[in-house]
Amino acid sequence: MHRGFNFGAFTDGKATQPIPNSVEPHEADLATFRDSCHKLCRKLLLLFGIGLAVDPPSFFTEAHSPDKASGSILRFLYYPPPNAIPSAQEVDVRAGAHSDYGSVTLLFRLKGQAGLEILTPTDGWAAVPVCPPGTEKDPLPPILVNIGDLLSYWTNGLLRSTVHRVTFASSGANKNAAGLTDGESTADPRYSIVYFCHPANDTPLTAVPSECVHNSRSGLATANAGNPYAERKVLTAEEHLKMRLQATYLEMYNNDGHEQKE
Ligand SMILES: O=C(O)CCC(=O)C(=O)O
Ligand SMILES: [Fe+2]
Repeated sequence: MHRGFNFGAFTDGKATQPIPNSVEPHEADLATFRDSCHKLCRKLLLLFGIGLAVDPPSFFTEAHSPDKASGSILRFLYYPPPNAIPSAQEVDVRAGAHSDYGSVTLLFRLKGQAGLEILTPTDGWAAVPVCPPGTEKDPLPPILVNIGDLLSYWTNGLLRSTVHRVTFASSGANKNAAGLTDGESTADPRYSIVYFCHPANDTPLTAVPSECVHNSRSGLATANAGNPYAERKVLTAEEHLKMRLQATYLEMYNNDGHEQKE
């Protein structure tokens, strides 16, 4: 239902993997963009550290050194228009329900391109407009930030990962009669860019030095209900990612490849 290209680490403005010819002229820009994304994530992680009264507040930021190997990925996504998919139905899903694996995700969308939905606490789907009320006149839409499973796990469920999906159109909250947010459409191809930020691979996911996080331990069972990947099971960031990837590939195999995960 969609195609994507993942960019891993860049060194000195060069990708450390083969990249398509068409993007080669933009290699240095991509490296700069990936760096900017990582920097922004580290700033957000500092704010989370402050907000959760972590001591030191830079606890999460320090775990995301840009100089160390990590599972961080920059992904370019293309979703074909419905008329390119003979079987596409109104309620068809362009990307299956999932939560992201890492600590924080940055999502860049284009104005007018509908589709993203979030699972609500009452198990319904709500549209996530590209331009939320008040931002319609901004030259560029805001960057959407998702909490990932790793950060949910690390904070004992205090910060919760969000389950989301991409559809053509469906009934649900915040939508007009066509099943869309006003001013948005799913008739055209859809393009998005995602930055999945992960801590350095060797980061031990030890107790977060914060009273708030410590005290939320009792709420863990409910906080992570329905999301087995956010449960406390593993030790390092790399192990956490491997566990998710393994589960995904087994699930894809069992589902005959119909479920799309990160
Ligand atoms: O394309 C989008 O809007 C969302 C993509 C996404 O959730 C993902 O790749 O994990
Ligand atoms: Fe996602």
